[in-house]
Amino acid sequence: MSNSLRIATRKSPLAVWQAEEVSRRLQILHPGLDITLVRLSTRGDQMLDSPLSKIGGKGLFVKELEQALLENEADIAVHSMKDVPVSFPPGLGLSVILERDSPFDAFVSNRYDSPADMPPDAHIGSASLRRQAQIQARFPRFSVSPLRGNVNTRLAKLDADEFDAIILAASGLRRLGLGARIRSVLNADESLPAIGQGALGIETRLDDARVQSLIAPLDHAETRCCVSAERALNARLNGGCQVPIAGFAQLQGDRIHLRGLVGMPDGSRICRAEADGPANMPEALGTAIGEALLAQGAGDILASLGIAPAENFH
Ligand SMILES: NCc1[nH]cc(CCC(=O)O)c1CC(=O)O
Repeated sequence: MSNSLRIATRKSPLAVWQAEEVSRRLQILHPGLDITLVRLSTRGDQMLDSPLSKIGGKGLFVKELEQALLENEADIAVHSMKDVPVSFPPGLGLSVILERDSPFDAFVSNRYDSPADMPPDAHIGSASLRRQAQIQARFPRFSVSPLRGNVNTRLAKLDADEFDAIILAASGLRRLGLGARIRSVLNADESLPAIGQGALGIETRLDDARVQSLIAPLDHAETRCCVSAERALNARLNGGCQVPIAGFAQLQGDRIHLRGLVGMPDGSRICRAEADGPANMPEALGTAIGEALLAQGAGDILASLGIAPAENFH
C-alpha cells in the first residue's frame, strides 16, 4: 500500500480524462508509484433526466467520491472545482488546486459562428441557469431548453438538430480533443464563468501525510488564490453549481480582481459587481463582492429560486 495511490473519479469521459491527467502528472513526479483509478457513479450522473436545478442538494457529483475517501477505498478524489461544494465532511479537504485551463464558456453550433450571428428566435441548449440567464439577458427572444448528459451526449443532441447552438465549458471540450467544435469562446462580458470553472481540485483525507506530500507539488498558488476568492463569493451567497451565480477572479501582480454576477434565469434581472483587493486576502474580496450583489437585490433573485443567502457573521 505504501507505494500505491488510488484515485477516485466519476465515470464520465471528461472526469476520467481529468483523473488520468492527475495520474500522468503524479507518475512523472513519482515514477515508481503504482497508480490506479477507482471509477464511481454519482447521483448527478444517474439522474440525467432531471434538470440539475430541480434535483437540488449540493455535491451531487462529489458525495460518492468523498464516501470512498472516508471508507478508505481511495486515497484522493479528482474533481472539477466547479462541482465542489464550499464545505467538506469532517476529515476531508481540498489539498491541491491545479493550474487552471480556460475558464470560459464556448459557443458550439453547426450553423452559426456566435450568438450575435443567430436569428432572433434561435433555440439554445443549456442546463446551466447561469448560462441561460446571461444569454437571455443579451438575446431575450432566444429560447433556451435544458440539455444534460456528458459532453458527447450533448454534442450528439446538437448534431441531431435539437438545438441551433449549445454552450459548454471550453476546457471540457479541449480536454476531450473536441476543441475544433468551438465556434467562438464567450468572453467574461458575454458569459461570466462559473465559480472554479476550468480548474481541477484534489480532495484527500487531511491526516494522510504520505498522500499530502505526494500531491503537494501539483498545487498552483495563483489558481488557488483566484478560486478562493470565487468560492468565498459563492459561500456568501450560499450558491452551488445549480444556481445562476457566476464568479471570475484574475491576478494582476499583487492584486486580485473579482467579478461576480447573479441573474434571473429568464435574463430579466442581472446583478453584477466587481472590485479588486490584495492577493493575500482573496476570501475578503469574495465576501465583499457577495455583499455588493446582495445590496443590488441578488438575495431576492436567489430567494425566488428557493435559495436563502448565508447568514452574515461579521
Ligand atoms: N457540470 C459539468 C461540468 N463540470 C465541469 C465541466 C467543465 C470542466 C471544468 O470546468 O473544468 C463541466 C462541463 C461543462 O460545463 O460543459
